Amino acid sequence: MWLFVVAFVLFLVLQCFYIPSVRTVVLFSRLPGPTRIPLLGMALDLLFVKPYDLINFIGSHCDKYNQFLSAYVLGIPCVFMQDPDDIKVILSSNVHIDKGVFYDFLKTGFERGLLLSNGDKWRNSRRLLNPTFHNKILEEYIESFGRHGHIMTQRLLEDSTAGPIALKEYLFPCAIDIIAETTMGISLNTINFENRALMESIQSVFSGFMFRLMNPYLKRDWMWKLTPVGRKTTRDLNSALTTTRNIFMQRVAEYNASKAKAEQANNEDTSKGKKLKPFLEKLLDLNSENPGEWDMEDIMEQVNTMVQAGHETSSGSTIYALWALGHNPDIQEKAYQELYEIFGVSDRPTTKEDLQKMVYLEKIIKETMRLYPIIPLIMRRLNQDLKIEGKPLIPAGANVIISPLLLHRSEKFFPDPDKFDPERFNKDECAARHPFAYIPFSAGPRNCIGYKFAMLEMKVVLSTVLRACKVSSITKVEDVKFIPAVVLHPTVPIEFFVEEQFFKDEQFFLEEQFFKEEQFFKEEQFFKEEQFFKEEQFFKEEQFFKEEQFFKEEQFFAEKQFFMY
Ligand code: HEM
Repeated sequence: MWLFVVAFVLFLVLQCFYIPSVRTVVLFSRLPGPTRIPLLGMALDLLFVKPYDLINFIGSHCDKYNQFLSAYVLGIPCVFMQDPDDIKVILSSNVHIDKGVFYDFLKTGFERGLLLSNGDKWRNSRRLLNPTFHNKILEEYIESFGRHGHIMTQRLLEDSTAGPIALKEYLFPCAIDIIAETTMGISLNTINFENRALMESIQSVFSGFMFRLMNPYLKRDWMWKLTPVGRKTTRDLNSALTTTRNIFMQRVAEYNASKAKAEQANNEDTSKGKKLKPFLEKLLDLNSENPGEWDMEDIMEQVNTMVQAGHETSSGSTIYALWALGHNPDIQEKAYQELYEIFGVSDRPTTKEDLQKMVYLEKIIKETMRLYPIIPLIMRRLNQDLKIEGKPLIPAGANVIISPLLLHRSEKFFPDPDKFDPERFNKDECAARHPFAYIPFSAGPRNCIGYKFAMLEMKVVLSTVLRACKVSSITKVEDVKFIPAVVLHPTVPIEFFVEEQFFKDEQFFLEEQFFKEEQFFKEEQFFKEEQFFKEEQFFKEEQFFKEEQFFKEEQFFAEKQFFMY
């Protein structure tokens, strides 16, 4: 019986733990870090750390060990580094490009996509996909960002009279609608409560992934599926994947049909005149230009990856930006003035030229991503030893973990780090800062491929909201903690009051009108006075002339009279 219990416990331990190689263990023991029970490492401490205290926990250890420490987490050899010089070495490397072991949890349905693939598979995909995020191509999407931003803002204004607003309920569907249209060319219209089942499945899968990342002992799929969260996440994931597969197959069939038609019509491009060519069609084009690189499953997983990577990130960052603006009315006012100078009271769509003029808004977005980097942890699994000058060798098999959240709140690079101050992103300040001290989109060859897409989307959506609404934050900064899961997740919903910006415009417009009328009245008055004066003068001169004439005539008559006598 005892033997059975021991064997069962051993089995469970082996299922929950990661077993590094002997070489890794030996070399790892030379790195600085707290001494703990071998392999279990920090796992016992972590048992008592709440998810929202995790970043502070890591931060306090990094401070103790001069921003470089090693620790086991359930047998996973982890190296935490927070010095930008060290970060530069790993992020700029073309060799250490594999994602950390924790990402293995997210693989079902996304394994072949750009975010989670590794090695040559990733290298080939990245090479093929880079041109699909070229500036010229992204400009095609501006109209879509603006249209969805506008629909969302209208809904926001309609609902704002009912009381506090949880912006996530608006910005999340807006981002889903945008990413569905730009990647697959479909209109989900979740903002108006259509296709909500798909949106809810995607949301639930995301929450499930976050839960699993916070509980890494659930590394085996069979264990994960035994938990209620695991079962629900698997169900929702299957449902989301089935729906997206159906959409995908339909779009591919349409693409093939239109291509065949074009070939029949003597190679005339039927996509000409079409405003937006979705990402999926670009991938199908790439696939026919580079036969053998991908199969249909690859393409589908690339599309799924873009959908997954491209909505929670940009919508979450936009919410944090509005939250910060809602606490800093003077900054919000300055942003509004910039937009007013570009658009006046017009609600016309945003153009590429308008976006170039939104200099202050861009600084606001950058400062938001400094304080609230939506990807709070970046991880790499070393497939070769890594040598950083002045540090012991980090062995292959170790996982390097970097926290942009801790880095961006370092007093050393950002004085008074808790203050929201967009001016930190003035040209001179940026040039003086260490280039690896600010990495919201990561950096180097494995940075975010969608960063320009995200910046454009956030600028368009944020400016559309700010042109029409004034926001004030209800949720206090000190009441919110953050869970560093897949994305930086607030512990409570962030709520706002939203007012129509219209009143201000109207007021401004009325004042301007009044001023113009007053000016006109003054000018008219002046003109009248001048006219009157001129007329009077003329009249006087005429009178004088007449009198003089009369006098002359009388003189003449008198003289004539005199000669007659
Ligand atoms: C505010 C918005 C966004 C932020 C802050 C952000 C941040 C990041 C970061 C930090 C990474 C690197 C993750 C790592 O190395 O572990 C990443 C990767 C990636 N992001 Fe983004 N992202 C954003 C929006 C987007 C959008 C809109 C898309 C797609 C349309 C996208 C697609 C991707 C992809 C595919 C990768 C993997 C790239 C690779 O491994 O080669 N992201 N993102």
